[in-house]
Amino acid sequence: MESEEDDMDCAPVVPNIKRDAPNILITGTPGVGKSTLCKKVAETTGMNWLEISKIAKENNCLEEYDEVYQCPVLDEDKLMDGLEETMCQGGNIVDYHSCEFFPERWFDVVFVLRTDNTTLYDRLIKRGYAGKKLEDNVDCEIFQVVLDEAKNSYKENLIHELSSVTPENLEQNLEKIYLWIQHWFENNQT
Ligand SMILES: Nc1ncnc2c1ncn2[C@@H]1O[C@H](COP(=O)(O)OP(=O)(O)O)[C@@H](O)[C@H]1O
Repeated sequence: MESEEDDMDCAPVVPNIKRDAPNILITGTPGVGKSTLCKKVAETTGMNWLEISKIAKENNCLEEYDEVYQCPVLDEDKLMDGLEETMCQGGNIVDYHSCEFFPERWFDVVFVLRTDNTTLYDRLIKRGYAGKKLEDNVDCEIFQVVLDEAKNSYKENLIHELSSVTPENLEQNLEKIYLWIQHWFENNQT
């Protein structure tokens, strides 16, 4: 739940000022196709692609290394503070495999990419995942952990689940996102 104080961070001094462009969150289990999709959206629209894992690494926002899950643990507060100004400006497409710690007010829409487990398994094997890391990520997708996380963190009407199995899906998803962006600008003209 957001605190009142948290709510004020991005709140304009003059009420009802809106962002000039929307902020989009693309989330889903590792390997579902977030980077592939974000890269294309950024190239086509000029939106600012924020790869959270990369940004965290470049800005020393990683704490210790989780040996069990074989991944670094994020210093979420430091990362959020560093991104606040950029997010307040709008026009960002945020790419991360988790979504519950971002401030809800940052996003105008949330797309959760989904695959079937065989597809995800093959993609993660190709990426070199093995053992518990492989198993846990496939389980994460089977049990729709990221989708549930999104549903618990954002208003239901902001969340769109997108199938990301085939190249045709990619094209369809891009179309949906472009249409959504177009509608946002039509509805938010100053
Ligand atoms: N819609 C799709 N159809 C087929 N392959 C895809 C699709 N989206 C992504 N891929 C492939 O799946 C792999 C993982 O995609 P990636 O974008 O790196 O996932 P993520 O960023 O979610 O970890 C890559 O090899 C990519 O080419």
